[in-house]
Amino acid sequence: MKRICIRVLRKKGEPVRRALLEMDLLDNSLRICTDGESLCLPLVREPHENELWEIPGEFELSGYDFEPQKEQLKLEDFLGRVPHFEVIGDIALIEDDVPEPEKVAEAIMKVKNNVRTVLAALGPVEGEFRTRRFRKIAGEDKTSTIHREYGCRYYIDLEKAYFTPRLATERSRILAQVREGQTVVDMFAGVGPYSIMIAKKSPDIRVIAVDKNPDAVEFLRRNIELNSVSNVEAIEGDANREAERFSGLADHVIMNLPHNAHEFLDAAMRLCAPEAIIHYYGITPEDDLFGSSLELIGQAAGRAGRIIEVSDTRIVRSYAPHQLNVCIEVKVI
Ligand SMILES: C[S@@+](CC[C@H](N)C(=O)[O-])C[C@H]1O[C@@H](n2cnc3c(N)ncnc32)[C@H](O)[C@@H]1O
Repeated sequence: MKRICIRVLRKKGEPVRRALLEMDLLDNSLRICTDGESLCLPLVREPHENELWEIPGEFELSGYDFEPQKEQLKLEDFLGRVPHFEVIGDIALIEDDVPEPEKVAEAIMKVKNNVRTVLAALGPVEGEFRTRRFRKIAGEDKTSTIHREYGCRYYIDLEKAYFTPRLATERSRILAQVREGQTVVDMFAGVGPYSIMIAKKSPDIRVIAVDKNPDAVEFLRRNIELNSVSNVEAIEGDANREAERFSGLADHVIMNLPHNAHEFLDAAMRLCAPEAIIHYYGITPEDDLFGSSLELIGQAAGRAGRIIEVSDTRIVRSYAPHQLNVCIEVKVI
């Protein structure tokens, strides 16, 4: 099976293999091969530019025709089905209503070499700080970990602050729109996944990251250090109030508080420099994906004496039956 791979000198292969495993980039369904002096490590996808910096030593990206693994352990072999779960750092999350959670957890730990803990969510994300409670099903008793995403690392405590890996692609899409010299205000920054990834793109980008949850901001500050970025200002506070200080400065305003973002639209408008882009996230019903939200954004623009041009509307992911997580992007003139 032809696949993109990392080619590295055999004697330098092990640290590279470990790094790829941690980044969830190594394709475990294929056999690692030797080709002369080199080791070819199969990848699940093309690495992001930031991820390439995380791979130690010298290597090259190339292609190779791989053999499948002979005796690859699969969840189906243990369970007869593939349960829904996600992995954050070395923690796997399953839903609390999964049948036979202990059996599922045991199977995940056997198949996923990097998982040390399996937690079940005790309910949905809730409250002002958008946090969840968990119970441990298997492994170490912990809710904190370090998660890697597109070459950045994040300290996270899943019970203390919001984080989801499901927005990784979305974050990289916003990243592509930010240019050197611009200022970004991340109004609901959490532990910093948008802010830090954007800041890492260039030291000439200024990022102002606000969150009301003191624990999230503590993690955000640790993550700024962990990723060695010096162009993120971490601010603990209410986004409506903090926006006053940065009037007219932002070229991009990120509003990732999907249930309540509309309550912060006047502040977002105040933040906007001419031609700034607001990236507005909402949870909307499938029969009114963008219309009502666009009306609210338009009304806020009117109150601020501004005009908007819609640059993009898209579905980010499904959220609940008949409800979708959407992103609306408008240019504020
Ligand atoms: C859905 S989370 C998004 C976090 C982050 N952007 C991410 O993608 O992981 C929303 C965040 O908004 C924060 N928040 C809620 N109300 C706020 C407010 N009035 N001002 C600033 N932050 C707020 C919460 O603490 C939470 O961290």
